Amino acid sequence: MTEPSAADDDPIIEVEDFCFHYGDKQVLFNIGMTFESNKVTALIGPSGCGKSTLLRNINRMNDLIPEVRHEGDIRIDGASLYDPRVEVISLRKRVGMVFQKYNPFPKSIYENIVFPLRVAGRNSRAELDETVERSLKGAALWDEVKDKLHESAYGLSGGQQQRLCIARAIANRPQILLMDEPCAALDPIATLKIEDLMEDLKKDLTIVIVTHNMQQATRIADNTAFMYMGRLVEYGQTSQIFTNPGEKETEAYITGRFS
Ligand SMILES: Nc1ncnc2c1ncn2[C@@H]1O[C@H](COP(=O)(O)OP(=O)(O)OP(=O)(O)O)[C@@H](O)[C@H]1O
Repeated sequence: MTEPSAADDDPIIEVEDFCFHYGDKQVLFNIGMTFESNKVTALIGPSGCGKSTLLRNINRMNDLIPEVRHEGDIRIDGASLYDPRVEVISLRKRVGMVFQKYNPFPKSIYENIVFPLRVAGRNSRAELDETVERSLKGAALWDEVKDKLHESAYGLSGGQQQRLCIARAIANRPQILLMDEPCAALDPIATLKIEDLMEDLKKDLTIVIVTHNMQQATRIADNTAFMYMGRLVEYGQTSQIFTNPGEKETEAYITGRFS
């Protein structure tokens, strides 16, 4: 097996010899990879290979699950996520997350976005207004909702609700956005809107996305990592992975011989 290559000399995220266990079950094995800033990196591989587990470790979401443990390290800008001085709440502000099933709060569009600011005690009307407009523009939703900011988020279409969740995730200006199959519940038009949006978003942040959709990976990802049974099999530029894979498992997966 060829050693999966590091993507960058000056990466924003470094995963080093990372292993992860749910109780007695080990699901990630010695993952070593880096993620380039201001790029989209796709994690692909068959169901259960550990993509979401790896993604959720980048903002320590897995800490919420009992009886998990890890070995190895993940660093952002050179600093370990597991340094005891790291506050998980501030880590999650720097590393936002969007899920497969869009999950707006049962509140207005406006309140969905300002909710984290209100929780932090920031109630200045000017700051809240600025955050709502900037985040909705960043998520390419402003023009569609600017006249109904105080209506329920549940009145939006599925694609709009997902873009609202993206707006909420970028409200704190994160450095990194983790996306776990963000288009899985959306129709093709809404999917293309989110894909266009990612192209814009990566000017300001780094995106890591889990996707089962091979066409999507080729459309949006600069780099692609293929995982299989908890291991990183191959990692490189998306064009190389899809046109000239170095490993037979990668080739079998991208040509649809197993899923
Ligand atoms: N909370 C959990 N407790 C125990 N095992 C889990 C938990 N979450 C995931 N697993 C197991 O870890 C392994 C990796 O799951 P994970 O969801 O990371 O894979 P995946 O590649 O993202 O799969 P999919 O594409 O189906 O979402 C699987 O065997 C899964 O059953």
